[in-house]
Amino acid sequence: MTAMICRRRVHITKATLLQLGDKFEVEPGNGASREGYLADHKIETYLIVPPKFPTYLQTLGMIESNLLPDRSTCLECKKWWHSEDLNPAVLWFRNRKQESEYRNQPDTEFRSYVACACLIFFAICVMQISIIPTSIVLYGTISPTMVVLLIFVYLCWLDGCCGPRPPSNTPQDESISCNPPSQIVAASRCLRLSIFLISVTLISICSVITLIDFNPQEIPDSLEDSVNVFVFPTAFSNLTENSTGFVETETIKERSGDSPEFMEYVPTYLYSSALVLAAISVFLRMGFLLKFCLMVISVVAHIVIYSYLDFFQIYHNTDVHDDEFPALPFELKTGLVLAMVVVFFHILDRQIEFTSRTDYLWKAKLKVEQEEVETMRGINKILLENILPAHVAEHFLNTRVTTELYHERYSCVAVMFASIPNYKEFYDESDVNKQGLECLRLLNEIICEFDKLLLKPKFSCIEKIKTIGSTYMLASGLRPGKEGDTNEATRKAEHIIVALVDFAICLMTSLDQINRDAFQRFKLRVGLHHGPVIAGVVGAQKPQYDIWGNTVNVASRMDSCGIMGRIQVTEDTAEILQSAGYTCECRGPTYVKGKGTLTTYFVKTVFDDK
Ligand SMILES: Nc1ncnc2c1ncn2[C@@H]1O[C@H](COP(=O)(O)OP(=O)(O)OP(=O)(O)O)[C@@H](O)[C@H]1O
Repeated sequence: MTAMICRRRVHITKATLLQLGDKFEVEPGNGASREGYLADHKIETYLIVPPKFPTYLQTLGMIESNLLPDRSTCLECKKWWHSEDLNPAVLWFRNRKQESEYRNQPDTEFRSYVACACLIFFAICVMQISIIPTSIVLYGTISPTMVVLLIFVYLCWLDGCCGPRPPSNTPQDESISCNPPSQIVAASRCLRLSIFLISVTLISICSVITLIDFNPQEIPDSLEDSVNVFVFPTAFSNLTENSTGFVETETIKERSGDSPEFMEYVPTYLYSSALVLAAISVFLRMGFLLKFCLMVISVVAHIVIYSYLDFFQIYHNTDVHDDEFPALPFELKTGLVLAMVVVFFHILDRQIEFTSRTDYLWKAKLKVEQEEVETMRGINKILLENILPAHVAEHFLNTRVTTELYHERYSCVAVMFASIPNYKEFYDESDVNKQGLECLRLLNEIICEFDKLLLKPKFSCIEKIKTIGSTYMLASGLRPGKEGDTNEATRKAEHIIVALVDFAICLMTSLDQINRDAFQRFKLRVGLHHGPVIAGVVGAQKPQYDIWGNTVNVASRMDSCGIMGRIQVTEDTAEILQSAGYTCECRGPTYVKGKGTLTTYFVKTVFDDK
């Protein structure tokens, strides 16, 4: 089995797999196809699938994505009687501020409700005009109502500006000065409420207004002799009733032929009453309690009007409509039917309001959670940017789990090692120094001062790689993307090298100041070189962004074989610095470990003579 081991995989027999149970994920090893012994003995083999451990950075991304609220649980259907946020009876938010915010939020769908109400009114009009004898009252009421409703519909749907625009200078002014009526209506709770109340009141009145207009001339001639009923509001006193209180319908039928024409008017009014309830209900975002009250008022008003009109009684007392409960009074039966319609719409309204309110609640909660996630994301980003360059941090925050090694290739990066060789002499683990703690404190101060310099905008192209003991390692030009043409590359090389040399001079100035404050004589020895490097992030725990390649090795050697207080560079780097106006003093052939003898240069600085 050992001979058969596949690269980085554990090859096991079936017997071993049975011992292991289901602790590991395996896949067929097909050992018999490669090894005769296994084939001869018919030994089944398996390969253990290596577990994939997400790295620290990938875990960070996972944590962040998990911070987002689980939408499935968020949208889980809760029952209104269990809701902690809503009053179960009236469905108002327990939090007053939330309630007022909910009520005052704009209703962009209001225009549709007005249009629906207008359509329902249109249906009532068509029904009444085609069935009920037309009169001046009918046209005199439905025409202005229709006009009013159409004006409402027009205003609610008008998206453009109306009227002359006041002069405005900026686009922002323009949006402020010109609010289309539809937006004004959608945004104003008072306007919406007024339009709703006016619309449903007019529709409700129009559906029964024609009843005041009945006169004897409209009664079929055949009934006029015996039924003295249609002189509103005269009671239907002259009707002959039998012992059960029912009109001898035979008499009516005999005199009027088949069912008299006015019999068709009654269902028309009842349907109109039901349609009024529908018109109230279509305003979905109006409070369900207000709608319920309006529906009850409308039904009661209509039934009271119907009960005062004798021709409804005649309709009821005849058997032309196949009444199954003739003993029940007309008002009660009509009331029950309309009450059922009211209950139906009320249940629907209540459910719609509950859904709308919970929807609002979830959106508000989601917003808070999203803000928290944003804050966490910001903190994560700051933390990550402290250990990785900004673009690498961005990469790990934005990409999903991947086991791929993160790496970048650059053709021109300037690398610098700046060490304090005499720090070793200063470091002492004596009691005076609290076993080296005081020395470490000073080193920390020095490194912190160096780090502060990196915040300067002119050094934004410089990336601190790490500190190795008292050596500060930096690189400039580690920005993915544009490598550009030759001219661009030369300019970039000059820019990144000059930035590092300037930074080295700043480090020396800063160390000089620390020396004065701490009465020390630390000196910086700097080595610099430029060329191609590979950058990448290594490690699952405490990941580190680092750079590798000959350029890094040479830069390190420039430091290690350099002189305290001087910046040593290679010939190539010196050429670029000289073309940029820096003075470089040739050190001559210098032995560099692992690289042989190289001609190196010292960059002239004000610290050379100190
Ligand atoms: N990414 C890096 N971070 C820190 N130091 C580096 C890095 N890459 C190279 N170096 C340093 O550059 C120097 C030159 O490396 P090179 O591989 O040429 O020599 P070496 O023989 O491996 O190292 P040494 O002789 O110093 O032990 C080494 O001292 C090494 O520590």
